[in-house]
Amino acid sequence: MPLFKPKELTPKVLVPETLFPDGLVLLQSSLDVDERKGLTPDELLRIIPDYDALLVRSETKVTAAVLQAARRLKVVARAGVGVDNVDVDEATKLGIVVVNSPSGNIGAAAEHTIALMMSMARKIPEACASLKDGKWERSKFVGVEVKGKILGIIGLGKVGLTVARLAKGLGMTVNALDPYASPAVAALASVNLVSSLAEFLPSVDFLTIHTPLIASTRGMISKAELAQMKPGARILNVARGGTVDEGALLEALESGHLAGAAVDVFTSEPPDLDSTAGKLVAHPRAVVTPHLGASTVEAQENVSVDVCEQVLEILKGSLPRSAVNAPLILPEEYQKLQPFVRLVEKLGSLYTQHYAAMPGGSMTWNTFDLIYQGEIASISNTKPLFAALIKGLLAPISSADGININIVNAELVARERGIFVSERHSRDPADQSSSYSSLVTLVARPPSRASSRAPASVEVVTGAPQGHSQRIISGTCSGDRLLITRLGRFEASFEPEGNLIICENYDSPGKIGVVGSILGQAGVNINFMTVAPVSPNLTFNDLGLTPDKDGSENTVAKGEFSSLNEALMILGIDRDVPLQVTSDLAKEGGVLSACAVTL
Ligand SMILES: NC(=O)c1ccc[n+]([C@@H]2O[C@H](COP(=O)([O-])OP(=O)(O)OC[C@H]3O[C@@H](n4cnc5c(N)ncnc54)[C@H](O)[C@@H]3O)[C@@H](O)[C@H]2O)c1
Ligand SMILES: O=C(O)[C@H](O)COP(=O)(O)O
Repeated sequence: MPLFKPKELTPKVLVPETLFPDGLVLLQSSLDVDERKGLTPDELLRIIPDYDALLVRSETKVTAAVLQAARRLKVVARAGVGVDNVDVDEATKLGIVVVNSPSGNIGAAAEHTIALMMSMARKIPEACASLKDGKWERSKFVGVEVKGKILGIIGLGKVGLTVARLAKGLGMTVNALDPYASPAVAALASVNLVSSLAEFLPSVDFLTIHTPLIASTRGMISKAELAQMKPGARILNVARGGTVDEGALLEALESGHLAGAAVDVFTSEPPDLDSTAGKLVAHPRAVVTPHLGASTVEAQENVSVDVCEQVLEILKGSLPRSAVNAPLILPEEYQKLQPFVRLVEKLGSLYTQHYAAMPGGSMTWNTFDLIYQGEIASISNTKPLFAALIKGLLAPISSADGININIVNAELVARERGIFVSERHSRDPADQSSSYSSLVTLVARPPSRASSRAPASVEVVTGAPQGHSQRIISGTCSGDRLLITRLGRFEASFEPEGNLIICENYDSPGKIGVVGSILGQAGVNINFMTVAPVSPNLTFNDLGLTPDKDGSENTVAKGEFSSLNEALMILGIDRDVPLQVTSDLAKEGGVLSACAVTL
């Protein structure tokens, strides 16, 4: 193994915003980290194809166009909570993982909310500016106390709940609206949950928003809602611009209906000074900050380290802890699954290459059973295996720069391609006649049955056409070593690695010599050769499935070929061979079929 990776092979990370160095140093030892602040959207589009990871905060707009322009991007990491600046749906389609730091800046955002509330209540920004202006205007800046007042919180999530606890400490009564919040958690924090805006808007002295910006929260506080608030109430937004209608808020301040507003976030950042948001910023009773909720040393250290660790995990092929668009899986489970992920991808790839190359083969058998037997069957979260199967099935027929299939987009891709997979678990020993502790079997069902959604276990067996069309591949892992143990009707034993030629032939003397000479003429060296005999009948029990009620159809091969002296010859070769070579092999007497696969 080379000591140094050539520069061009080192994964590249683009950081177009200010991220604390604590996280970046974690990346710098193994990755090429490019800090490029102040990129225009066009510049970002132009350079993104070169990068494997993109690290952003809230300023960079990671649009569908940016994601589509990316050629090798594996991860978009958001050093913070809100991912509304990332087109997560597009990333999912493209198989790009989006991660965030869901808890690194909660305390900072909650403290900033309280700081703004106190500043607004005591008119601190105006008093400060007046004093700096050389004035001494004590009677002009008489404030209100928060103790004994009612705080209304919309969104009792991580930030909202922290704000609630801090406000309770200040002696406030806290009412909250969050249809998805746990009543038990709210009760524990002494927060009264309400069920509608109308129920609490007329009574709150301070209203604070802590929801994400999503369809149901966009414009949630508009003219009608502000009108329901009691005269002299105050409002805060440290969540996202767009949850509160800026025009309606400006009007409520100008009319004197609201006593004050504290705003950290805007629909467009920075706000245009001539826009409504700009006028809001300039209003004397608005306390405003330039999106500073997460801007503390502690929070920035947290989020930077959090997302950089996740980027490292993803680039080395593991799963991150806070993926926004990938299923959650425990690291120890993922670790255990790793060899099987490789195995299942090989099963899928072998399936496509072997059966698509067989005479009469095609990709129309698009309904599969993936059967886990033995120890592997005890793992319930098999999403990485499902994803590996889809990747394996499609990679041999996708263009090199085609879709990057992974745990993020596998389900979507399978749906789009009309591939159905039913995963089955059997805790029975993997194979009674062998010592395998785990066995994974891939069974394809023929197209005539593919449209039917009847129980797969019966269909696989009784519906499979006879003879060459038994499409079954089994494999196992021993440590990191993978082994194919069954290929169609044959009991195999070969490692699914490198270039292989798979020949089905009558097991008669001289076959090896003939094959060797054809390959020799093509300048191909044979690294190893193994012969797989016809397997004894494969029963439902072998697959860990329930037999048919009458037991009459409970074998796959039914021994129909046991009278023929057939075998499978697997040759490990040193290069990919042209189609001509396998066609020449298949023309030889006694060779029934030959195909080349690369695994
Ligand atoms: N200003 C900043 O710098 C800053 C810093 C951190 C977080 N934030 C923002 O604060 C927001 C909240 O962050 P969080 O970490 O608490 O998120 P969270 O996911 O933990 O909480 C959001 C809560 O909103 C609730 N919610 C969703 N839709 C709702 C609706 N229609 N009505 C009422 N409640 C609804 C959810 O049930 C959830 O409890 C996010 O938008 C985040 O981006 C801003
Ligand atoms: O959603 C968040 O985490 C905050 O809005 C912080 O945004 P920032 O990283 O741009 O400060």
